Amino acid sequence: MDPGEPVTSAPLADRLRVPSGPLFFPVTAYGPDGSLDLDTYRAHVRRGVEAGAAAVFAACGTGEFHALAPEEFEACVRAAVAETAGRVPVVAGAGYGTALAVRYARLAESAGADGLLAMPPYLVVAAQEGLLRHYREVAAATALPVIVYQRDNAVFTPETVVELARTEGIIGLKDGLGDLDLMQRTVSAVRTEVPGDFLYFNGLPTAEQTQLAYRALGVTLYSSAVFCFAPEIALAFHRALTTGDDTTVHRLLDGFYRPFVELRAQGRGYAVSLVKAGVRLRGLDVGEVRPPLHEPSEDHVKQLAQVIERGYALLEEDK
Ligand SMILES: O=C([O-])C(=O)C[C@H](O)[C@@H](O)C(=O)[O-]
Repeated sequence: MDPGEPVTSAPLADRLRVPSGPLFFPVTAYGPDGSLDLDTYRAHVRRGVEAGAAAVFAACGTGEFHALAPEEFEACVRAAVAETAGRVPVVAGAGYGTALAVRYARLAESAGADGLLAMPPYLVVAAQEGLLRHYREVAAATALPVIVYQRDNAVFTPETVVELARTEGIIGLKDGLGDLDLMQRTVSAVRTEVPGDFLYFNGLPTAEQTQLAYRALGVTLYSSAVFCFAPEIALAFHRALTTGDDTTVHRLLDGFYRPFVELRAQGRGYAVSLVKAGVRLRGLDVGEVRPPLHEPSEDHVKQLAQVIERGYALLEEDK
């Protein structure tokens, strides 16, 4: 992004509705001793914004929200806000039980974030009534707009999403579940019951892989972790998708995203640790993932390097 580009204070939903580039979910950088490395984190965020990210989702799933102490979380959000300097919005993760989610929301607010991605509540599998109450209490406790993240133990009926969409401060749903029938019924129910501009995000791991299907349901927004280590590929995909260039979309899906997703399926937690390995391979030492995640095997990192190389070769073919 051009540093001279104007800063906007438009509401978050307006800034996200038709993004000019991928939604960037940066990894969190640690030094060799495992402590937070804010300088490297800032460099990672800076490179992403300069490469054309339309928003920064700091300390979310890819950013190891689960592994950060509250003060580290606040420092990351503050660093992302400073690096973006208003050019693109910063959305911060918030999670655990209601009391802690509210605390994270307030930390994010004081650090200058523009919005929140509300993670599933910690540990318990709750009924719809309790889930609804949890997200309503989080939204009521902050002035920041909230995007609710559906995955794992936070799966909503269409009726619950209708209630979420009616809740002051809740602006969207990010889906990390991948149940297309449920998603279609959800989009349809909200369209019927709460006419307006509720936002939907495809938030599956490596969301580009499923974005053609999600787009057909009316879900035009998607998150990108690939943007962390291969911004040019993620941008080319985003551009091809928004301009209807199906040839490029298919070429990138077949030659890059499918092999990447197949490699990602080789290890638990690779949706994060392989992305982090990718950032290191591309020259920025963001350190290793924190437990309980683990590093990909040497062989998998070698294969990742080949997948990245092939992906970049596809971009050359396009020229
Ligand atoms: O919270 C997160 O970091 C995500 O779930 C987003 C990721 O970007 C995911 O969609 C991906 O792997 O592309």
